[in-house]
Amino acid sequence: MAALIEIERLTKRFGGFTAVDDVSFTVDRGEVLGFLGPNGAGKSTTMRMLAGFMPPSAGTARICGADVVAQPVAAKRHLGFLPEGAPTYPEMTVEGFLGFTGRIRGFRGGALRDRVAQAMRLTQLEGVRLQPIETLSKGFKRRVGLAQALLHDPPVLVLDEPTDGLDPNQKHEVRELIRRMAPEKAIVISTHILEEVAAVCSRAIIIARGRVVVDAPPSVLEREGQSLEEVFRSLTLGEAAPRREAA
Ligand SMILES: Nc1ncnc2c1ncn2[C@@H]1O[C@H](COP(=O)(O)OP(=O)(O)OP(=O)(O)O)[C@@H](O)[C@H]1O
Repeated sequence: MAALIEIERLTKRFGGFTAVDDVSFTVDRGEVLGFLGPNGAGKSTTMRMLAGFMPPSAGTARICGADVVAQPVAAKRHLGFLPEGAPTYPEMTVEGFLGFTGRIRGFRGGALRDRVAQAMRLTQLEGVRLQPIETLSKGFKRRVGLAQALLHDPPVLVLDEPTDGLDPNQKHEVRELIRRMAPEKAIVISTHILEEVAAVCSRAIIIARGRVVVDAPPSVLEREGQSLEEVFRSLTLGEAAPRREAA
């Protein structure tokens, strides 16, 4: 069976600048792919193209077999996307916004109420359900974004820095949630936190200047005698980082 996420030769140019350059990878059910790279490497641009929010200049992305450009509705049905930043509609309450999202996803009546309640429970938002989103702290806003991505229980999750702005307890909760969901889904997360990759990801891709420079399980990278941080630095700074002494 085809992988749930298939990216082939994806490229994005902004004028004469190539932000994402010929990127290809697949993600199977059960995999959590950590998408790493320095600021400006092209992670968010790749994720936006994968989520159908930005048209590629070349190449294709498919979610559960549906091309995100040619079959956008079919692709989005199978996708939960957490973009960078906070959810829109800041004047809506948490519950109102999730209800709105659920109706767009086609849920009504009891099914809609159950979905909203379940999404709030998973992201621990019940205590602020009647609060307007604009009055929430950064971490709570982030969790509202995560709740809307999970609401329809999609097989594919694309999460752009899901733990950004969360306190250590919430970071832990969100990582646990990702781990629990992992067997049933294909998940891509971008992060700047290298320990997060070791903690939740079965595979890591490092991207630098728009190109994939590593695609391997974090354990394999570390087994070669280098910490993930050393691998990251040596590949993205363009010079060798000092090797760790073998144990
Ligand atoms: N709409 C746009 N127009 C022009 N350039 C853009 C646009 N969006 C992104 N870029 C550029 O593309 C490059 C990749 O940006 P992107 O946001 O994908 O990086 P990133 O890896 O997600 O970075 P960060 O870790 O800082 O979030 C950057 O140089 C950025 O300035």
